[in-house]
Amino acid sequence: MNLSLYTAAEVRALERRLADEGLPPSVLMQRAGAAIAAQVHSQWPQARRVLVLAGGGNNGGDGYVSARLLRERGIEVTVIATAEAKAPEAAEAAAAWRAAGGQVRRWRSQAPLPEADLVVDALLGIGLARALDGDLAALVGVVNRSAVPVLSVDLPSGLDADSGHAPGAVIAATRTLCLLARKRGLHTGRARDVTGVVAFDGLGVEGPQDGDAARLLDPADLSRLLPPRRPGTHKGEQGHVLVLGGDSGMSGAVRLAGQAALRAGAGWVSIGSRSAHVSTIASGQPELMVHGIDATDALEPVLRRADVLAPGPGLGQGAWSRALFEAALAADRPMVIDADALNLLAQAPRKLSHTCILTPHPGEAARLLESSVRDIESDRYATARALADRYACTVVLKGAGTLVDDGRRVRVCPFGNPGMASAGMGDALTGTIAALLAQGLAAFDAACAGVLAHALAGDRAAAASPRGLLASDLIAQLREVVNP
Ligand SMILES: NC(=O)C1=CN([C@@H]2O[C@H](COP(=O)(O)OP(=O)(O)OC[C@H]3O[C@@H](n4cnc5c(N)ncnc54)[C@H](O)[C@@H]3O)[C@@H](O)[C@H]2O)[C@@H](O)CC1
Ligand SMILES: [K+]
Repeated sequence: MNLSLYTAAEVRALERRLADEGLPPSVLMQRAGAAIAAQVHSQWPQARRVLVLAGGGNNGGDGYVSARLLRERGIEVTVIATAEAKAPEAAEAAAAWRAAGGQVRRWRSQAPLPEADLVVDALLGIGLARALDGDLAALVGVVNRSAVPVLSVDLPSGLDADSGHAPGAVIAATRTLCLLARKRGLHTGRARDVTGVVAFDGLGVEGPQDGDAARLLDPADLSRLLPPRRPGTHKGEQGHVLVLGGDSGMSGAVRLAGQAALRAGAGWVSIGSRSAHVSTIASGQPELMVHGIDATDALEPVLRRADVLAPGPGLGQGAWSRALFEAALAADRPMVIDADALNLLAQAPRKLSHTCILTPHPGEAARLLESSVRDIESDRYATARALADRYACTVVLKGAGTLVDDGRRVRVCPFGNPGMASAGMGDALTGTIAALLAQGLAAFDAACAGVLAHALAGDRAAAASPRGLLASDLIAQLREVVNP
């Protein structure tokens, strides 16, 4: 399966190439209309009245073709147009709809929506040029407030195809049928709230080359990246993770990270924390080796034995925290830098090694780039790349639709659930990625496999009940997931 992701510009280049090779846009539009009609039949077999909302571009053209095909199958179809079909193929499709006896109503704001069992949203696709406003935004509001399910064509109208950001009003779809090539913007940021289920139809076209630049993560990646263990292996081969953090009163974070590292298969897991925490952490999970570190000279022998470091969980930002973090950086091991270690790094930015992984949420990313959460969320792809460039390492940008970027490639995780918006989930991710680094995966692979394993474990743990999901519930599922 081709899981590569494309920008609107890349999709347009593909369309030009196909036209040069003798496959004109009008043929693709017929296929698109047929694919939409087929989705309506398979997903809403009971729908008798369908309302098609058509914009003036080719997204609207796809809508007109589907309207005609649905009507031929006996469905009562109403078309509401928000603009005259201007693009040549769209005008042709609108004319064919009228020639077949179909009518086109113009949208008048304040007018109620006609009764329908389903709305087909063909207002705007990859041609979105600015924020939706005025009458169009009012229509989107009416659709979103109605209880009628919505099938969006290519993209929920108003969503930016490249970034997954919605600069203004945006349709909240029940299902989105992406056409021709997978769009980057469907899988991260605002998109996660508005696409509904994302389906894909390649319109019978072999997509652009299955590029390495941008791709969705897939459960099959875990089997590829985590080979079965050699029967004769020993724990030394599975690596030694050292989690550093847990300033006064914050022992929970290091313990969760350590537990996740154990369940993700590290050979040994050590914790370096305030000595006051040693007995609590050790009694909670006897497999953890816990070291009381109140001054950095106590850290030296512990650091020497570790293969991978994970500074940050509950680390704090005081003098003790800074000393631990600087000692970790100086030890020059593969490492996952998380939580307060990211805040310390933001205070003294520097280039890191390619074996390092940063795991910021949007707030930490904003501090690392001296930017705002709003800017970060307006283009998560650009943010992840800017972080990878600035810090010269692999970056995991957390949030809905987590991204992994190493400055050259980006991967997007389509799994995970809203239950994972709770304390401790980030600590579990840090431990998981550190354990995979310790088992010999390269930084980018460890980050991809760790993000995937964490999301899939979260989905297993949440099942249909995300509210109240705990990081410990997720950690309990990790073992199944990392043995694909
Ligand atoms: N060209 C092709 O080969 C194919 C195109 N397809 C469809 O065509 C779509 C792209 O078509 P277009 O390039 O015509 O673009 P769109 O149909 O997405 O939108 C372009 C139109 O929207 C207007 N517009 C942009 N932003 C607006 C805003 N904020 N408010 C109001 N109007 C706005 C533009 O002025 C233009 O008239 C794809 O998403 C897909 O649905 C598919 O049929 C597959 C094949
Ligand atoms: K649309």
